Amino acid sequence: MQNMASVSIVGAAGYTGQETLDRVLAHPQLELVAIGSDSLAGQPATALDPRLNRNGGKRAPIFITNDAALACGADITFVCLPNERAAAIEPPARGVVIDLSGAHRFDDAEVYRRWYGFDHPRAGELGRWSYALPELVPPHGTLIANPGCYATAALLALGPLAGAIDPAGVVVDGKSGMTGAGKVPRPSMHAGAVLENISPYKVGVHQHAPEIAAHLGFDVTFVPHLLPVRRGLLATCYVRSGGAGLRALLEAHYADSPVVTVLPEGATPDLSRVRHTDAAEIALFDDGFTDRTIVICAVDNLGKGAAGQAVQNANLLFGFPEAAGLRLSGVLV
Ligand SMILES: NC(=O)C1=CN([C@@H]2O[C@H](COP(=O)(O)OP(=O)(O)OC[C@H]3O[C@@H](n4cnc5c(N)ncnc54)[C@H](OP(=O)(O)O)[C@@H]3O)[C@@H](O)[C@H]2O)C=CC1
Ligand SMILES: CC(=O)N[C@@H](CCC(=O)OP(=O)(O)O)C(=O)O
Repeated sequence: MQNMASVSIVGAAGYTGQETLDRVLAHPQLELVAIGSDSLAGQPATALDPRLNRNGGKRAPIFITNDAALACGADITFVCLPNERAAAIEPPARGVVIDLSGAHRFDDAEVYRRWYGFDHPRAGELGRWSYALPELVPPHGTLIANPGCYATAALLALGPLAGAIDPAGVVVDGKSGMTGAGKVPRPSMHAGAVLENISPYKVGVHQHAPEIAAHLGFDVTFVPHLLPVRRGLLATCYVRSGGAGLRALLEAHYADSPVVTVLPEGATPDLSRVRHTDAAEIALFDDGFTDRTIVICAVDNLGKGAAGQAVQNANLLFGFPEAAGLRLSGVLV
């Protein structure tokens, strides 16, 4: 097993790309060799953010095109591109590729037509990729599909309970900060549309509903909402117990996890404790009026929901400490 791995980040100038870059720079066993951005190619890393190469230290190389970053022969290539652009990539012949987009999460190309709104350009190769959510589906192979942000929170909350709850009528209510929508401005992301507002969107047609269903083994009703905050995501899940002690199942499943915490009885997950981190908090409550149980998971959409999970997957694949490079400590206000 090697002690160091070289890293290329494709789409490094987007939100998930920049967050991946930050974790790679903090990782003692990862060496950054390439950062890709079509719009910044040829420019220094400081063109993205003056904090890079701060105080004269050369922490990041100059930008190259996304195609050049893909082809540079790194041990690990993180792909942080929009779905349709990521779907078209030819994976490099060597090393491990971790795709943070949704472009390789399903074997069935029909899912892309129905839920993502495009015909997958490399449909015949989808079977080469494997979905990896470390606490539930550990990574294996060299082509890794990193989970979606809402799907991460819903699956962390419900995955360990899947065999112990009534599969009928499960409801997942999701809420995400605006960075979940990426950096490219759109009218629906304008401050005038988002601030002092909470909007449900893609109701009944969100692409994470089939992703959640694929890994639970049954369908769920999923409704996402946009919050007027920059980052952080909550999944509030409504289920009926099949009789088993659900809290004990969750506590046992996550007992050894460096990333996921099951909160003590009565404590509620809170965006402010997971924002800017790679941690997940889960809590479980019995509904005082009905026979339902409510399971809530909080993550940062850019942390455990994207870049933190991608680095965690890389760590597991290379035999590095699972939490190396991740943001898990601190009690910041
Ligand atoms: N934001 C989030 O919380 C999460 C996002 N994801 C997924 O991760 C992927 C990346 O998301 P995110 O980082 O938020 O996206 P951003 O829009 O912030 O960044 C995308 C990057 O890809 C580059 N790019 C290359 N080709 C295109 C193109 N045709 N159109 C637009 N951009 C292009 C961009 O420009 P350039 O090359 O010029 O720099 C940009 O740097 C997406 O597939 C998203 O669904 C997954 C989980 C959470
Ligand atoms: C707030 C917001 O818009 N969030 C994005 C989630 C992005 C993501 O994780 O999804 P994919 O990787 O599957 O595209 C959305 O709802 O589409």
